[in-house]
Amino acid sequence: MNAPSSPPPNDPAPDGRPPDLLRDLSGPEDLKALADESLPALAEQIRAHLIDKVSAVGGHLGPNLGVVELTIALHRVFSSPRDTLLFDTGHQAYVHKILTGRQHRFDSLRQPGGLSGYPSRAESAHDVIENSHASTALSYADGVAKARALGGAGDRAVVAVIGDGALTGGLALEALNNLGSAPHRPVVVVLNDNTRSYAATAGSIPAHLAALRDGTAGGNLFEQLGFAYLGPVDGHDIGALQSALRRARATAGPVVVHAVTQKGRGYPPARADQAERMHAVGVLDPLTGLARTAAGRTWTDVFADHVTELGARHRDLVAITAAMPGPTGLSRFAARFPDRFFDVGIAEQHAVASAAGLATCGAKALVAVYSVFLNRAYDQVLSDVALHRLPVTFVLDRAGVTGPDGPSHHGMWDVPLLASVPGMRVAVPRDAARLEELLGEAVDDREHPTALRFPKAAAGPDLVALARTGPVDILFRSTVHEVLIVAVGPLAAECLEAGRYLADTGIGATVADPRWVLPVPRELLALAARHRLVVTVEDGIRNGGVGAAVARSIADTGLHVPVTTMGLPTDFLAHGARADILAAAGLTAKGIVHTVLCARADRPHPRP
Ligand SMILES: Cc1ncc(C[n+]2csc(CCOP(=O)(O)OP(=O)(O)O)c2C)c(N)n1
Ligand SMILES: CC(=O)[C@@H](O)[C@H](O)COP(=O)(O)O
Ligand SMILES: [Mg+2]
Repeated sequence: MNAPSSPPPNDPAPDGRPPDLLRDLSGPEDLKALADESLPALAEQIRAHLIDKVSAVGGHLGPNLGVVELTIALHRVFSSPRDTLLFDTGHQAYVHKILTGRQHRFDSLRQPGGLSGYPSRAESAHDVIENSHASTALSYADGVAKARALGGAGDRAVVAVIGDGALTGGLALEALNNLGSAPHRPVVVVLNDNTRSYAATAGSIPAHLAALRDGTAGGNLFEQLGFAYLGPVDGHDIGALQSALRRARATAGPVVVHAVTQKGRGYPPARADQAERMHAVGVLDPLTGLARTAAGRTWTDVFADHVTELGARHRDLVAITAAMPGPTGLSRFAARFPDRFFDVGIAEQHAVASAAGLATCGAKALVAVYSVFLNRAYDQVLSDVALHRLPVTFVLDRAGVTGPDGPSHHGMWDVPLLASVPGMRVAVPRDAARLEELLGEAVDDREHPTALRFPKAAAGPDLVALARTGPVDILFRSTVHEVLIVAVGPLAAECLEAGRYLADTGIGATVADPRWVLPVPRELLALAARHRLVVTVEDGIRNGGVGAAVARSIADTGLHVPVTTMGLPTDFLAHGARADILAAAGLTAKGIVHTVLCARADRPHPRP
């Protein structure tokens, strides 16, 4: 018999080096074939792989370093995909991907056409939840368990991994309420308790978890809700984890396994990162953990500086975050005004309703949240803030195309949602100077709910206006009024380049930035009336966006000026580089010129 091409899984290589346990690991069955004694070496190799690959392309390093042993144990005790493994938020599923045969694809992580940073059904039958929004996994588990029971497949396990942060989201508590009410329906909830979201997880739930960890809890929330409780378990002890998970698998009804882990485990630079334990990183030097490229002054930086200044000027300004003080730029405000800062946990609905409560008492409440996460709190914006005409300000970071985080992270739905809210005023700054100006105007507005949006990008150079009419800035104009280009926010730079090009070719162009895009300023309509064609350009979906509002307002005023709207398709856009995705949607100077020329010639222009 020929010598095996590589040593059996558990034997050292001929030269005595530990075997490369990752190379040939094609899926959970190979993992189950490994001897327990090999598992620490496997964990070490997975950590090295994570550090090597994620430092090269960026991604969620800290969360995944914290779930290496947990994910190994999960795939050894349960049999995915026959058993269903659900990951809440999904940013901590890299180890799951490594153990399900995708370890060789990590060079393409979050790259165009490459491995998604979240579970992906197109990638693997082992993946279920693609949505990167927190606190949904327990609800999926509830649904899957019900379907299993109805379909007679009750013997297949349903396992949901949820972080301590995601557990502070209302949806998770709604699911616990349902799961715990079905003593006959087995669901395994694996609580990955690393005590952190980005920063330390806020609220009373983490305090209860701490009491459960140190044995000082007077009662057990999970048991009170109808769950068996197994824990606390050392989330880095594979043997203890396997034993607890086997007990959970054998439990007839709902059960919580409370695993205690460390975010950033095994990588000193991540452990030293006191702020966020390298929750989400860019390209790093793997040895030092230092960023390889300087990000430049981002929109978030501009907001962070100015909101802190406004906090000093307005003693009634209160800032609220949903577990993201750092990423939304509120850390400085929090440090300077701790009494006027609130981290509510991953609870956007509560953040907005609480802001409404603050505003009813005269506070100027400001909610800073990623654009796409405001989707979750739409009803609170509509029925708690706007219905009562409360002057809450929403600052929407990561608005428009974000890029590497993929379809459930692009902040492309905020304008249509906010356009449907009576009394809501929406501003889209084109540069840092306008962000400061508009943020000041929003904080000064005590009559209306207001919102500002800006992208995940470096804030470009200030674009000085030639003139201002009402809220509308004229950035460029030819002597002839033919085409009005309505520039929304940071795309003003592309619009300016397009306007100048058109003028150079003899087509009279005006480039205007409304600054306050909703309601549509009447000064913009007056400007439109003096042109023969209006083209609107925005980093958001066209359906219901700024362009749609401009077109409707023009029609409502009886003007007969054709409007062409440019923006994003109503679609889920795959992950990639922000610039590439915008270009694919035609949102470049070249794309704008092309659209104008086609519209002038009344030629259909292919839309993305
Ligand atoms: C609804 C929603 N709000 C905010 C976020 C941003 N976010 C991503 S991960 C994270 C923290 C998650 O903490 P936890 O659930 O404890 O997972 P860990 O990273 O600690 O493993 C947050 C707030 C999100 N994904 N979804
Ligand atoms: C998983 C999640 O929602 C966040 O961690 C998000 O990925 C961070 O996005 P930024 O990197 O744009 O801050
Ligand atoms: Mg956590």
